[in-house]
Amino acid sequence: MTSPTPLIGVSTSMLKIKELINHVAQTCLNILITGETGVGKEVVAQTLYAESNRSKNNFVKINCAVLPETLLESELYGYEKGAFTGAHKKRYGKFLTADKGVLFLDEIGDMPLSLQSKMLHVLQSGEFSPLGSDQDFKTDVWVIAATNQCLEEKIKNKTFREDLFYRLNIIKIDIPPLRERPEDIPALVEYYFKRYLSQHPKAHAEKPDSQTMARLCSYDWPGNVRQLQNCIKKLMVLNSWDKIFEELPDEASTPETLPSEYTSQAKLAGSATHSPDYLFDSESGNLRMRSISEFVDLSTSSEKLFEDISLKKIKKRASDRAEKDAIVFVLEKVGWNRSKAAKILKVSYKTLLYKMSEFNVNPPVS
Ligand SMILES: Nc1ncnc2c1ncn2[C@@H]1O[C@H](COP(=O)(O)OP(=O)(O)OP(=O)(O)O)[C@@H](O)[C@H]1O
Repeated sequence: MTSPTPLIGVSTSMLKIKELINHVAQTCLNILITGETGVGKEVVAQTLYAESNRSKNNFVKINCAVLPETLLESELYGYEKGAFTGAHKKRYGKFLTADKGVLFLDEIGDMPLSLQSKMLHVLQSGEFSPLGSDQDFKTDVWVIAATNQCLEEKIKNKTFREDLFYRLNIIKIDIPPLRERPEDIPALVEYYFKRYLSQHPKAHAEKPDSQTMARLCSYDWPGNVRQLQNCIKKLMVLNSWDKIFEELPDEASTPETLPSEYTSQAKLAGSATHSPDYLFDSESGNLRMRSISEFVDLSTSSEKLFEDISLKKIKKRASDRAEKDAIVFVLEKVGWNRSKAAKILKVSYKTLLYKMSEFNVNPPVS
């Protein structure tokens, strides 16, 4: 069995979701997860299950959008032998296989009205009868439902029952689209880059540099995390970030909209990104996360990430980086004259030599 995908995310909204998961996982109150396609509704459902005391029992998923009405009903509740043409033997439904575990009702907004009243009855009483049976079965399932549709709108149009909505929606978890939490992008990229690289050890894919990351962070991601994940998968074959950007649909921006530090490379490569101002506002989480990601492995999920973050370590790495950059900058300005550089940097000649060797700074070979 493959291990479940960890819920990656360091944005404020994802941290709030993780906290909520922590609070509700033990309560088994019905949960409705909403959000656009690919935002991670199933990952959130799996995380709830993993953190609950039902994790030893089954996690059973059913997609209400893909099955025709009669099939969906028999999948949910099971049937007796002879219940309908083709029912050659008795079959248990998902409500029984998920007993004491979790039943994940994906795309609940697509459940036909005719099945909604039966669903409401089971949720209220915990009882149901399979098709063709007059026997009632008791079941104890934790129902987690998900949808990318606006159920309130469907209630107005009379295509979704209001009473069922309130039954399912005891706790609501709304996952924002990726474009509203670009701070999560570096962490997701790190995680999937490592994961796919380990599956394609011969790939020559390069980790994104800061310009590439800026472009990734400023793209809209209409397909959300799934689209980002697929890009990284593709990178393992194409081995070129430029090709990935070229293939991104809806190129929204021009390199001119990127901050000057990024424009030269973006101009060369041609940009597939747009960059709303807030992304590069020094107050923004995005910029902050990008700079933290230089010193901390953000691909580790939640608890592990917090264990790994140490101010002392970050301070040392950041100050080493800054010192090295300053030394190289000054040395280049003074034509690699070390006594002049030591004077400008206000350190002794010996200290400068020591630092140059520590940071492996060497004059260019002419
Ligand atoms: N926060 C996250 N951390 C790690 N992986 C994620 C995260 N969010 C989404 N993914 C990955 O993105 C892909 C899509 O996620 P998921 O299937 O959970 O989305 P969804 O919202 O249920 O989509 P849909 O509405 O289309 O069913 C999955 O492969 C999932 O592993």
